[in-house]
Amino acid sequence: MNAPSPASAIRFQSVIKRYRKTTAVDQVSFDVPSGVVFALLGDNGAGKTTSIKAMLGTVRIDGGSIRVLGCDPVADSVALRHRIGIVPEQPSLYDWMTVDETGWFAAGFHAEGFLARYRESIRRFGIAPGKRIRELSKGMKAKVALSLATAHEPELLILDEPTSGLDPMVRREFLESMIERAATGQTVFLSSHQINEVERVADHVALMKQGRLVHCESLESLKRNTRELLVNVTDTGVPSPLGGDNVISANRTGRQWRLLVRDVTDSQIAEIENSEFVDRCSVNEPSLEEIFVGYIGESMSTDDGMPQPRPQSDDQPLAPEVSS
Ligand SMILES: Nc1ncnc2c1ncn2[C@@H]1O[C@H](COP(=O)(O)OP(=O)(O)OP(=O)(O)O)[C@@H](O)[C@H]1O
Repeated sequence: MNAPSPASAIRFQSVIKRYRKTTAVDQVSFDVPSGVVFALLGDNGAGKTTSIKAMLGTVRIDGGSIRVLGCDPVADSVALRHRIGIVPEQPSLYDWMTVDETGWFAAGFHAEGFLARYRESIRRFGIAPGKRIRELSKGMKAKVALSLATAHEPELLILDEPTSGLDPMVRREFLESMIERAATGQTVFLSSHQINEVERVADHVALMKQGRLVHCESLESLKRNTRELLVNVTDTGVPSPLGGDNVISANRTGRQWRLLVRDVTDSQIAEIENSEFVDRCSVNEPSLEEIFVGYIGESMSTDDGMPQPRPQSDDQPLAPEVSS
């Protein structure tokens, strides 16, 4: 019998993983709530694959703790294998097998019903079951890998860069199927460096940079609470019109300040607009990519991994610092 799913499908607490001199995962903590699509974003080398390997128990961590579906990924790896589906960055399939033989082979490791569900998935993807794996395109192989990862109806599906190298149509198909999965209560954890495409499917997003967790939040709250302020000031010497913890990033081009801010109230915006050094202030909704560029571009790592506001100019802000 499977244990009941805990509220957190995955829990990282101060996880550290070092490879010789490289700290690939550096004090990372996050919770993946059950039943959501959770996207871990970051550039090459950010530590995404290492985090996935750690949650699968295929690398041993050097510090902290990990729970996956309430279990220890190393001690409970066999039990977890039946509750998790994995689509690795480069699926390892036997080239000489046919698509159907691949499913038949994998079915040997799983409970009854696996092969029927695998065949149904392959049929829906429109892949010929008699084709050999070596004859498949990259997109078709990815679909076979997804069919294998889901035919045992796992509670948690983990995908490492699932759309890398796929054409736009297949990428869309793949990501949309993740939303369907989450709608049935399955938890989907995926890593990606494609912020834009993840924006359409993820409920929660986490951002890593050089092993550190820069930010983690539900997409809805991130987008609701973050704003871009474009402030035209009277002179190029006028400092940032806002400072404090609410400023994610501040950049000046000529007489215009571009501020990425959080939790800023209407009265704070009115205060900026009414400043004698401000000509005009407009408020926009930034894209997820713009928000993350703000966090990554301006962030300074601190002990808790959170970014510090760091205006590019050394000038003091015009308006008083904003408290939340
Ligand atoms: N087996 C290993 N031995 C030594 N260093 C490693 C090993 N695996 C990863 N690293 C290093 O750890 C860091 C994180 O790598 P990781 O593969 O986790 O990043 P990633 O975010 O998945 O990158 P990508 O998007 O390129 O797959 C990198 O600096 C990488 O060089």
